[in-house]
Amino acid sequence: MLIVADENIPLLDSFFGDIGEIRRVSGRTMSNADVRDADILLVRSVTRVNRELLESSRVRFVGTTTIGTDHVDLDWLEQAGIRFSAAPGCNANSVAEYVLSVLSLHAERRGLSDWSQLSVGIVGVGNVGGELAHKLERLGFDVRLCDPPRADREEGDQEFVALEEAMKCDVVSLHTPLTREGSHPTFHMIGQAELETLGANQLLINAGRGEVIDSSALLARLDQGNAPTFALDVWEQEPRIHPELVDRVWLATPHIAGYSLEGKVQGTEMIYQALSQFLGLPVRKKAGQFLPEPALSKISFTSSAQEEDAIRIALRACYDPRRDDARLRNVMTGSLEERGAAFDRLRRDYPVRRECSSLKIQLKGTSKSLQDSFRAIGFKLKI
Ligand SMILES: NC(=O)c1ccc[n+]([C@@H]2O[C@H](COP(=O)([O-])OP(=O)(O)OC[C@H]3O[C@@H](n4cnc5c(N)ncnc54)[C@H](O)[C@@H]3O)[C@@H](O)[C@H]2O)c1
Ligand SMILES: O=C(O)[C@H](O)[C@H](O)COP(=O)(O)O
Repeated sequence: MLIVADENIPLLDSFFGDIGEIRRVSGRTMSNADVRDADILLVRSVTRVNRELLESSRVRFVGTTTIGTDHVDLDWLEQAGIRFSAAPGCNANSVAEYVLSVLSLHAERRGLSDWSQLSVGIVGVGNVGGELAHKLERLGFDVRLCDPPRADREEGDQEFVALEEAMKCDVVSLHTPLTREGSHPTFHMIGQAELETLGANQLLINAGRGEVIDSSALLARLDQGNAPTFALDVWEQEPRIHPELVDRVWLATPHIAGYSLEGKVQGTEMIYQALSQFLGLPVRKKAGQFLPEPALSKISFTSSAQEEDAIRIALRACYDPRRDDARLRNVMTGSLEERGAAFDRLRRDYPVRRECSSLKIQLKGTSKSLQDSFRAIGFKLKI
């Protein structure tokens, strides 16, 4: 059995080595010729999976080690009788931790002594938005949820607000998929009109898909007085992103919000499980067995620790988006092609980043409220 896989999927040999022969190819340039004789295709978000790629190939199963599926023509795969599997939720916690770290930086920048004073509007309350809401609510933030498709389905007892309401929060965080059809398409959902409603004290975060914000409208908004602050992890036309936008936003990162090691390995594990089920093979491997010891394993705080400082220190010890921001800004030179290649390189060579659950926090004589906050974020505690 031949498995053609994006060369940047981690642990290909460990998970798939005994299922078939693995041919590694570049996900960005993968072509019909690369996959024609394959039985199984494993991709990431950078490969367009459609008729053009797969017609007259032997492929029977396509797996994407990602949450998003907007790069895949799901209708065509179904018509062609090709089984498809994605990795829902695999890196949801990683994205939630990215947002928490951005919030802690934003609160500090605004001189707030208590970050939970910020109200947060979450747009798109699925795996990522839901995980983020859960953490923020436990941390005492005022959270407003916006998810029209879920509101239409009148699910559960959650209360949803309209986009206009969510956009009134101090921070608005976008976690929708990219959709162009249906009752609530997200393509350019945030355009000139929506951007006009945001004021100078507000922060808009996009860690969903770049095309959810109209970049031209965003650039125009940045030209006006009273512009809000922006933290963008995703961009229109990746990898050839707009350098002026990078220059003008507060935090610019190269689509790595979901790039914790745990998130990546879980993505591979979920596709391994789906493929094993498809082939009728036993599931013997688990993501946990491939996670190495973290480089930083423990931090201690004593009773002198100030709550906000302790949270900041621990969060940023795990993940500080300013490092990714600096790396992206450093490579925004040269031609469009050179910048695009550099954007992809930053993602390919991404340093190991561990989630908060990998860090044990030792607390001596600290308050109950600090302990609760650490637990809400996802740290392991040793009291
Ligand atoms: N930056 C990153 O590294 C990164 C990592 C993971 C996922 N993502 C992106 O984030 C998206 C969300 O991930 P998820 O796991 O939460 O997906 P999900 O499918 O679990 O949830 C998406 C939610 O968005 C809602 N939604 C759809 N259209 C909407 C609209 N017009 N307005 C408001 N809500 C709407 C859906 O009803 C759903 O509840 C993914 O599709 C992917 O594109 C990015
Ligand atoms: O959809 C997702 O899961 C994320 O956007 C993911 O982080 C994309 O990563 P990539 O497939 O580009 O490595």
